[in-house]
Amino acid sequence: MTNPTTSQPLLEVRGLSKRFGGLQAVSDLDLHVARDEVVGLIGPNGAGKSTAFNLISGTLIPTAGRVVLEGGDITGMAPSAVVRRGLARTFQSTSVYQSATVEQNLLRGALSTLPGSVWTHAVTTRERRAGLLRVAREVDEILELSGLGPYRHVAAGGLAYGHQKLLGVAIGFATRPKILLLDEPAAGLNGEECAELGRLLQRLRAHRGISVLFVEHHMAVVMELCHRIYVLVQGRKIAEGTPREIQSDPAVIEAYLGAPDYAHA
Ligand SMILES: Nc1ncnc2c1ncn2[C@@H]1O[C@H](COP(=O)(O)OP(=O)(O)OP(=O)(O)O)[C@@H](O)[C@H]1O
Repeated sequence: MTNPTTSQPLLEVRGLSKRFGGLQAVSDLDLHVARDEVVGLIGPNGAGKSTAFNLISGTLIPTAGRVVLEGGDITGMAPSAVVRRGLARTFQSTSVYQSATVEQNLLRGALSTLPGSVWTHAVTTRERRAGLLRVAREVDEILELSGLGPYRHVAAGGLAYGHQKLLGVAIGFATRPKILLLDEPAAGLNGEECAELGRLLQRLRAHRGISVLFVEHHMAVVMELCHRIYVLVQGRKIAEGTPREIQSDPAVIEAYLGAPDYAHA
């Protein structure tokens, strides 16, 4: 992937911590993502990666620390408010509405870009129509970009698993994010589906220059797509660097990449 155009952080996480009872799930985490940058967050099971995502996206309130998006503090904001600020996320399991069609699922994401006032008398019928028309165009564009166009009227639950995962990414993209957080987008995908996911992320970034932060166990995908990688172990960051640096870091090899259950290369 080409390098991001600027090093000005879009997302900055400072001293982020989360304690569940006696368990320190995330400990004093600092990370940043620049505009147009693709960053990976990796580590063994239970390292705190999903918890970090939940803290950043507003699903969980941190015990300590700050999350700053474009210079504005979004720590502890409700997920819907965080989405409106430009940070969207997907979940480990596919988070599509199974009985809704592909188009309806995308509309769900795209409608969140309209101000709440669009449904009230504060806006004119003409303004409301214009907003809804823009949303419909957006959905058409994403159907085209994601390659899901032929499945527009298919119930999401009827899609192959790989397509459901792509739809999850596309729903996140439909919220017009500045940064998209993807939780294990390649989990359960075969080689060709992983390649398709990579191509989709390339297209989305080329189209609108968004940043991506993703958690992934599939190392081939991580090493190919990321500009930089952070490694978490037991809630603590143990390394950060380029894919090449991470792959040859002795601490990372010992704690994760060289572990016996590591079988994702
Ligand atoms: N809501 C919760 N209540 C209590 N403990 C939790 C909660 N959520 C996560 N944990 C614990 O926090 C630790 C970090 O979990 P987390 O799911 O963030 O790890 P992870 O790196 O995403 O793991 P995986 O790769 O398996 O998804 C684990 O020990 C987990 O059991």
